[in-house]
Amino acid sequence: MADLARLGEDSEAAPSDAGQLDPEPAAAPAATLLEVEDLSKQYAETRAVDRLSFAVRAGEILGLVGPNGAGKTTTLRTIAGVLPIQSGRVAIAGYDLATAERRAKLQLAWVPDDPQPFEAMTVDEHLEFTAALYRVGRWRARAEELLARFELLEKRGALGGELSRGMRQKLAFCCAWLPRPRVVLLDEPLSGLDPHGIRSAKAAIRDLAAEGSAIVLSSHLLDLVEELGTHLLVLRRGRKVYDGTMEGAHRAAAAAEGTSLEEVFFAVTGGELGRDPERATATEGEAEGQA
Ligand SMILES: Nc1ncnc2c1ncn2[C@@H]1O[C@H](COP(=O)(O)OP(=O)(O)OP(=O)(O)O)[C@@H](O)[C@H]1O
Repeated sequence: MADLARLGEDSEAAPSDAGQLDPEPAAAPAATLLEVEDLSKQYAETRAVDRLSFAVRAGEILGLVGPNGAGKTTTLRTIAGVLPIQSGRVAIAGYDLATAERRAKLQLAWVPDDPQPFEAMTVDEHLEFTAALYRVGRWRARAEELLARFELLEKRGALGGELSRGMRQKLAFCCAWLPRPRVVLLDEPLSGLDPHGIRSAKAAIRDLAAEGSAIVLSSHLLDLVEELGTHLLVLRRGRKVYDGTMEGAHRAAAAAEGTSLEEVFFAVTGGELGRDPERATATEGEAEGQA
């Protein structure tokens, strides 16, 4: 997919480890697979991301939520290496995105909110291309499984330009899952999926986390985030206003006599619970206290 190609490329100035990968052993297995430190992004007059820090560990599914324009997509695109890092640091499976870009990106998969396959490549060719890009050995059996899981077997010969919106999304999942990435970024991953596709996508997300990957799931669908997420990060105007476990968010909601994540969302983003969003900038414990 066009997005995949960008992800696989070195998008900026020559990384320090450009060229052939040497047989150097992988970084020591780290419990923390995604580290974001003090990340900022300015678009002209707009501070889209403002000194954002968070971490995602193996097996965690971090729900990334926030109002329109909060900076979610900008954050994901920066972690994916599609946008340059203006300031701050991103490390993927221990590899610094600025100094070990290629190695970092080989550990990462990204499903953008509107995947755009290569129009003139078939579904099968996208998988073959992904396997080559990510250097996946013996990938065909896994590709078959993924095509079956996402009901794309009948479309394996179809060109990218012939796929419906939902099929493009399913193909993006297949390509993202093929290399068993250690970190996965998902931006509104259920968009366009039919009920079977939604069920398959949810199961695939859970399974990959259970295998030890770290997943960031950005969505406006709070029910989805609540259902799948183990942790929650709420952004508002580029800033973190809640960062904690989903359990902690539930406790905060309960303390506010609420029943769902919506209460936490509105509380920390200055919504209907009427709290001061600046004061609501919170870690898990603080949010509970405020609620
Ligand atoms: N290419 C761009 N040029 C200028 N400003 C931009 C650009 N992309 C995003 N922005 C601005 O950056 C801020 C964050 O946008 P971003 O798309 O990251 O938010 P988001 O949380 O993903 O929003 P949504 O939920 O609406 O998708 C917004 O104020 C937006 O207008």
